[in-house]
Amino acid sequence: MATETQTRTQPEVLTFSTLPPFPADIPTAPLHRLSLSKLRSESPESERLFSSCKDLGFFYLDLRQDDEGESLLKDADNLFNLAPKLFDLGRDELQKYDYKSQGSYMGYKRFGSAVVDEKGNLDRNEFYNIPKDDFLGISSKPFAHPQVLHDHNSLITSYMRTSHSLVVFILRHIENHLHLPAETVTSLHRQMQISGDQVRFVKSPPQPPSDMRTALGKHTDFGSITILFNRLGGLQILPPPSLTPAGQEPQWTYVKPLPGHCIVNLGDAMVKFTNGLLRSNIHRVVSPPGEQAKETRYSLVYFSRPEDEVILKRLEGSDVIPELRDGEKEEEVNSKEWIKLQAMRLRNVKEGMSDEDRKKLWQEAGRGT
Ligand SMILES: O=C(O)CCC(=O)C(=O)O
Ligand SMILES: [Fe+2]
Repeated sequence: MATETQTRTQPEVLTFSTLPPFPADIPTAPLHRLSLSKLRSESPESERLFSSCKDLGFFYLDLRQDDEGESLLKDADNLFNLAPKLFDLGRDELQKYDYKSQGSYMGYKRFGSAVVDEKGNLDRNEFYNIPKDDFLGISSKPFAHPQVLHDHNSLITSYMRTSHSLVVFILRHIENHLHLPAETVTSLHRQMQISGDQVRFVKSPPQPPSDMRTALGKHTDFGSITILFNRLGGLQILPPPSLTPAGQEPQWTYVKPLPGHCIVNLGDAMVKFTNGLLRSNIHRVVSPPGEQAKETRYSLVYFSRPEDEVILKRLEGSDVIPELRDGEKEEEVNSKEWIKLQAMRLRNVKEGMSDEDRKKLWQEAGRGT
């Protein structure tokens, strides 16, 4: 009896028990499984982290058996319960929190407002970006956000603080392997300094079986480190040629969500800091596989970015980071401008825009192959 009760009360984040299972018979992406508790003390685990950052730029992190990890799992579980309450406000109400016209990617992005492919098709997701700085109380001009988010202020801030702390922990491992002086990278990511860090809730409803499309177009993340919680499949990565069997073309491959784990991936800022040594891998979201396609898919993301004023260029002081080529000059773009440019590029879809113009948007954003 006792065990039965225990099983039933296991949080969803550890079981995914209410959802149809990820199909057993489809190929899945070769992400390493790392353990947060091992990373705290074991150097081979840290080596594996660094290899993952170079080879694929994606890895699983097992958060169980670690105080901070378990606190993050608990917060993530509660945030998955909050997500439907936020989106239940409805698209018209949420549209009031779309700050695109003010030049910001924070707040709401409505369903079908970004181009996802070379044909000019529109996305099949809506999302809400919650700025770290508004919730930690350091924005000089915070945006208005729905009351339901303010009602869960302590949950959201706890999740932001723990995610940020995990990001700094990962960055410390990376800077160590890069042979950089301590704090070289972490000092560019101080929690209480202004940055584009955000929590994102994404919602993708089930798609008509006869008309399945990409829900979120292929992209690399723009910032430093992304912490992602998935319960349903749908996320896919395009593995690099180095991890693709000889003679085959890289294929879009599902990342299977694992209970008790988050998915960690690196963004473009880490590529710029290391002159291409670390990898920000391309990914997208499609309909969840098999029976899972009938479910509404929510995902929860923490995006970390370098502080607003940081110039995104090769870091000095490492004998591991490759040198620039002879005569090569890097563009001097700061984190704030870079992230904004990347985030807004595909969102310039206007009411009644023609197919041709939407295709052009995709090409101009540099995502056409
Ligand atoms: O929903 C997901 O699994 C991934 C979302 C994502 O890649 C993003 O929002 O940048
Ligand atoms: Fe992403």
